[in-house]
Amino acid sequence: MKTPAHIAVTGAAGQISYALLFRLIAGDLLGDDQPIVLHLLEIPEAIAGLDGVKMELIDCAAPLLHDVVVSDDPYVAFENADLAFLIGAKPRGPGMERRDLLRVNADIFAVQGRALNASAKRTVKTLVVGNPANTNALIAQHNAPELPPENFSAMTRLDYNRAKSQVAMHCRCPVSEIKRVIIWGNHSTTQYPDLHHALVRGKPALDKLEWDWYEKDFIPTVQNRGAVVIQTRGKSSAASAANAALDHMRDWLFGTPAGDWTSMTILSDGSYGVTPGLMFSYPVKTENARYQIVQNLEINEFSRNRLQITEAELLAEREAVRHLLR
Ligand SMILES: NC(=O)C1=CN([C@@H]2O[C@H](COP(=O)(O)OP(=O)(O)OC[C@H]3O[C@@H](n4cnc5c(N)ncnc54)[C@H](O)[C@@H]3O)[C@@H](O)[C@H]2O)C=CC1
Ligand SMILES: O=C([O-])CC(=O)C(=O)O
Repeated sequence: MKTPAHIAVTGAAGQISYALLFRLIAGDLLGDDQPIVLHLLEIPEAIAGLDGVKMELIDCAAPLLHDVVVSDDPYVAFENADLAFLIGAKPRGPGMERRDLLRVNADIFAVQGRALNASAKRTVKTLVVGNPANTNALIAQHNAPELPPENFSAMTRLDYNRAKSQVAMHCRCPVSEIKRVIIWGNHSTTQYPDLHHALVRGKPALDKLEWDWYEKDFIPTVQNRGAVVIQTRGKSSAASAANAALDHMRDWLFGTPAGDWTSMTILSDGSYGVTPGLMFSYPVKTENARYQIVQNLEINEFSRNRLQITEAELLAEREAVRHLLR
């Protein structure tokens, strides 16, 4: 029997967590021989609801679930955590941009960064989902100076999955035939979904697609998908976000498939001329639970302009939270 993995989830009574927790205990992330202890964090007002979620988790009689810790104290919830999903934050409503959430949500990630620094395993891998995800991840990382900076990330995997599916639908082929899609930059409307290096059935995607569709349909569709889901469903994406969080962590831990890559928001090391120290979405390959930015991709003027737009937005977000950065 393996030693249990300790998985912390914040905002554990919220809608994304409700779609995530039951998949975690079914083995969808770590496999069906890896026991799990869940560490669930909520604000005091939501603890009663979270107790109900805990009852349901227990009622699954899931062989992998060894224990469930519920707390409103991040120092308790993060104790000994191997993995942390930082989901707890206010979602936007119709008409809002994700950056409008910076004022309400930023403090949460300073507090939780400090708690991770104090309580979690030194190897804890952290995925920030709560919006605005890139800058919240930057805040958490700055407040956890004793943890490896490369173990902090934010989620652009949902954008990446959305992009892949749009191309697959347009080309009428299975998603498995779409490779090397890139999401650059911020998880916001300035993100740049890039198909210049993508392959459809092994051939360059842009040879198969009409440029007009790429520029005028595909790019805005991916950039605005979150808002359109909110408009259509009345609530922000939840099951697809939970699914993307699992995909992100699974690829990080177990590696990207041969011949493909994924997109992760990680600390910029200056690659592709992006300001070092920003949380920026890059194409990455992963192996042995480490990522490496895919290097030496040609960036034409069209792409360079879009990289600069999304970088400028992240620089402005960083200025707005300067007081929370160390
Ligand atoms: N990066 C991405 O691709 C995506 C990000 N999101 C973001 O994820 C976040 C969560 O979304 P939902 O689950 O739909 O929202 P929700 O409102 O259903 O759940 C959020 C939960 O977080 C809890 N919470 C608030 N402050 C907390 C704190 N300090 N500590 C612990 N828990 C706290 C709330 O009580 C609530 O239960 C939102 O910010 C949303 O915008 C949503 C979809 C995709
Ligand atoms: O759009 C939102 O506010 C929720 C989100 O991040 C997404 O669905 O990508």
